[in-house]
Formats: sequence, structure tokens, C-alpha cells
Amino acid sequence: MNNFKLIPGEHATELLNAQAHIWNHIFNFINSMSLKCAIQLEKMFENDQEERYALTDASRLLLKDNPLSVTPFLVAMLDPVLTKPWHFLTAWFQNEDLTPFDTAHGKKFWDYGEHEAKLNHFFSNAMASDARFVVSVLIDKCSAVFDGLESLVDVGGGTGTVAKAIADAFPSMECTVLDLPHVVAGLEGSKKLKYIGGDMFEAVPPADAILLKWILHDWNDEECIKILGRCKEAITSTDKKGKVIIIDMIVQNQKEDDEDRESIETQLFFDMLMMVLVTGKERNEKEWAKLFFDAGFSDYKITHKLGLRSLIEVYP
Ligand SMILES: C[S@@+](CC[C@H](N)C(=O)[O-])C[C@H]1O[C@@H](n2cnc3c(N)ncnc32)[C@H](O)[C@@H]1O
Ligand SMILES: O=c1cc(-c2ccc(O)c(O)c2)oc2c(O)c(O)ccc12
Repeated sequence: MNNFKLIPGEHATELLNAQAHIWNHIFNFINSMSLKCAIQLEKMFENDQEERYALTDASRLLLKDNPLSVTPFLVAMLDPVLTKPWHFLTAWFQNEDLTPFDTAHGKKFWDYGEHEAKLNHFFSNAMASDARFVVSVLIDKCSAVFDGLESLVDVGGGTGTVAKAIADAFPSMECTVLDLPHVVAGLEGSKKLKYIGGDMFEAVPPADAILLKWILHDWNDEECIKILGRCKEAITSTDKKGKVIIIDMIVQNQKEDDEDRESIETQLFFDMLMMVLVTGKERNEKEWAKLFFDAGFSDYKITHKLGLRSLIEVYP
């Protein structure tokens, strides 16, 4: 193997560029890890009291004390428990395990969370920080979605960040959070806000509206149809016909121009994340529509863009 030309002369420049390009891909994870380090050292992203410089919007979202901070999400996603499964993608493609998370840890994500307080805590904080962000935009920009509703159940509503904010903003609405018993254990409700420990695959309490924020992307089509079926029962159990309100991504179609490249790439990162941690995926509009009709709904309306996610109202 020592007598052939490794690099044909005329292609040397192209090959060196290709090598540099691959190096960039190899070390992409250094971006994530350096960001995590900077956050943990709490050295950067300080507000400058003397206003010599201004923070960008992105830096502001990394401030520890900003209620809308994305830092809890970063801390959870880059914890070794959630990065380890990526080393098991190849093994998972060749075995029968449900997810790479199972292959790495020997159990499902939610069984792990139930028994490991640390993951449960990181994950709850990550979800709550996003929930604060989204619900403030929702109440500010999309309040018409809640017009005329007397009751709402936030299915998989976690520790109740969204339901609490909705109950405060619309005092005539009765809000309920349904989540797994270990998630809502010990949480105190109020007159306008109830917590129910249960299983959304079994039953969803009746209401005018069911909210599913960041739920359906965690599950495969068959599982989603079951959840949506329970939601449909919940909004049609009286003679009043309610609606399901979904907040999740609608994967954009690839376009010719570069404008939406980063957005689509981020949506596809989430698609991979859902495959690695749980049994879910991100869906395009056609795939969403099929889910709704397969679950027995008759119509849907995509009303608002919430960054990379959308608000979808689904009608029985
Ligand atoms: C990705 S989190 C989304 C939390 C919240 N909706 C938000 O967007 O901030 C998914 C939630 O679904 C809950 N969950 C998972 N399986 C469930 C089940 N079978 N019944 C009810 N809730 C469930 C989890 O505990 C978790 O709180
Ligand atoms: O690590 C994750 C795990 C889950 C998840 C865990 C337990 C469940 O019972 C469930 O239904 C979903 O969902 C995520 C998610 O939805 C994200 O957007 C980002 C990360 C995750």
C-alpha cells in the first residue's frame, strides 16, 4: 500500500477544505460544552452596570436570574445522563431496544426520572423555564385562543407553571394539571387550580379545552392517537364541544434559499433528540393532519408561530 499517490495533485486544495469541514463537524460538541462551562462558571453574561456594553438577546436568555432563562434547559440537556445515550445510537440501530436512552441506561427515560431525584429535578426545571417563556407569550399575543373557555386541563402539565399563569390571567377559568403521580406528588393546588396524578393514556378529566404543550412530540403515532383519543373524550363528554390546544413544532419544508436553514436544522435536532431519549419525533403539517384525522378529529387550525413551535387548535 505504499506505491500509490495519496492525493492526486489537482484535488489537493479541495481535499484540504473537505478535511477542515469534517474537523468542524467532529468538534461541534465543543460549542455545547464550552457554553455549559461558561454558564457553570457564571463568569460571562453579566449585566454591565455602567452600560459600557449591551447584552444581545441570546446572552440575556442565558442570564441566571432571568425568569425566561434557557440555562435550566442547557443544564438538563448537557447532563451526562442525557448525553450518554448519543454514544449508543449505533448499538441501538442494531438491537431491539425502545430508545438509545434504554440501551445506555437499561431503563426508560420516565422510569429513570422516577427513581433518580437529580434527573427529575433538572428535567422539571428545564420544562418549567420553557413553560414560563411560552405562557407569557401565549397570554400576551394569543389570548383569543382562551376566549369563552370555562375550564382547561393541561395534560402532562408538569409542576403547573402554564396552568398557574393561565388561571391568574383568566380568573373565571378552572384549571387542572394532569401529570404522573410522582411529578405532582406534594403540589398544593388552590380554588382555581387542581393537580391530578394520573395517566393520560387511561383517562383525561372533562374540560372545555385540553392543552398539550410539548407532549405529542415525545410519542410515536400510535401513542399519540391514544392520547388524542382520551383528549377527544374529555372535550366531548358534555353537549358543549371543546377543543385541543397543541403547542409543538411543525417541521418546515426545506426551501431553496438559506433563510430558514438554521431553524430547520434546530427542528431536526429536536427530532433526533426525541428519537434518542423517548419514542417521539417532530412532525410536518401533513403528518400532524394525519394524526388528527386518525384520532377522529374533524378539523384543525394553525394559529400562531411561537418561534420554532406553533399553536394548533384541533376540533372534534
Ligand atoms: C416534555 S414534558 C412537558 C411538560 C410541560 N407540558 C411543558 O411543556 O412544560 C412531558 C410531560 O409529560 C408527563 N407525562 C409523561 N407520561 C405521562 C402520562 N402517561 N400521563 C400524564 N403525564 C405524563 C411527564 O411527566 C412530563 O411532565
Ligand atoms: O429529555 C427529554 C425527555 C422527555 C420526556 C421524559 C419523560 C416523559 O414521560 C416524556 O413524555 C418525555 O421529553 C423531552 C422533551 O419533550 C424535550 O422537548 C426535550 C427533552 C426531553
